[in-house]
Amino acid sequence: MTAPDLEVHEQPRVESEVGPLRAVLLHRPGDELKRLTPRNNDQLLFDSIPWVDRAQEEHDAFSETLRSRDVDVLLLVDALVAALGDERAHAAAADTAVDRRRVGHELADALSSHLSTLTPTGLADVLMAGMTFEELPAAEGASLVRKMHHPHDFVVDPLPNLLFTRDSSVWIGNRVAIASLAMPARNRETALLDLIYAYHPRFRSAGRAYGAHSAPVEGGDVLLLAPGVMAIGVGERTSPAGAESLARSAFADGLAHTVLAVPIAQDRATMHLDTVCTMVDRDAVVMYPAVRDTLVAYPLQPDDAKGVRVAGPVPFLEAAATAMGIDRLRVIDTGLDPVTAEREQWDDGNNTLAVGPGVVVAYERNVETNERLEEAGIEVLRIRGSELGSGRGGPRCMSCPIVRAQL
Ligand SMILES: NC(=[NH2+])NCCC[C@H](N)C(=O)O
Repeated sequence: MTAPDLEVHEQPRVESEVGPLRAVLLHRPGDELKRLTPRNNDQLLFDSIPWVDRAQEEHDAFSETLRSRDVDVLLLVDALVAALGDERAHAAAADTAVDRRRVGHELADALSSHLSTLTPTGLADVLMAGMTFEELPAAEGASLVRKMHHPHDFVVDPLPNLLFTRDSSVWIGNRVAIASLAMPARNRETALLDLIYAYHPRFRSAGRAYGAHSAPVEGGDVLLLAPGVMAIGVGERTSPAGAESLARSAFADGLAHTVLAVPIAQDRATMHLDTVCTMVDRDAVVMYPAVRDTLVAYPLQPDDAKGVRVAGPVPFLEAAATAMGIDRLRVIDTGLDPVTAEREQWDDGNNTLAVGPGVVVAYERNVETNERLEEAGIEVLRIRGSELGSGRGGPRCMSCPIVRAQL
């Protein structure tokens, strides 16, 4: 099966934010969203309780918009089920779901043997949507742990933030970096991505970037400004150590010549760099006006002794233009009053996904930002996102580009 699969798909490669998008990994939200309650939504990083059917409709429309632009949409659930068809992946996946500290040894063994009997689809369901004590088959482990837990407590936590495929892995050139996610609620996502990239026939020959580093780096902070030039946001989710490790490994693999480490406020509203700035054209970004003049960068470059040279801080826009070899990085001036700008930034108005130079997918609700983008000559493909947005993520967060054509 391997050979035909490799033949029909373009080899993964992403060198920019705006090269024509050919293939993308998305996650259609499923039962994991049904686990959200007013008691756990904060911990699970959602701001409200989404209406699941509507979120799925919105997501289907998002996929359709991309397909209508000739983008090959790979759904995470299909990729995961395919990977779990390999028995080594199945065993490893079951292992990642069992938290011995939480359930103790007796129940852990019982849970492991239960998971080992599941079909790839059944196991994928548990890995994504989690499992409660009530759902654990009655015969499995009659332990104190089972008796004392509430039936609705989780034996395996759900992963509602799988929706945001941007964060858990990122393609840099022809290599994939598995992120190291900062928030406990998202930790286990990387294990699933790791298995997909190791066992899915489409990715088997893909090299890894970042390797086994563990300092926090999330894909929402990584912007491929131009071939060889990366910006990495450093704030709530990516640490200085994470940015430095990723830069070192990108230099070692020849994937970048300059990395800009960009400090961002450690707030929920600006959890990733892509919440305040995304690229909409070869030389243009849409940016939250409040940070436009204050954003700085520490430019990193490899030095001769295999180390990293650190410069700056310098204004971000200047550093970016210099590294990209252009006169100026255009900022599409949303020119909004501060209150509208703040509202639309919160609703991911700056979080656009480019399907090609000058063509972006954006939430329709950010009426004013979208108008300004159009006035600046950008084509805006609007999607609904009232439910999808309840997890605080827009089109860029919900997509992990796998193939972009060269600019
Ligand atoms: N690239 C992004 N901006 N992702 C948004 C992720 C949102 C998600 N609820 C989280 O808090 O992790």
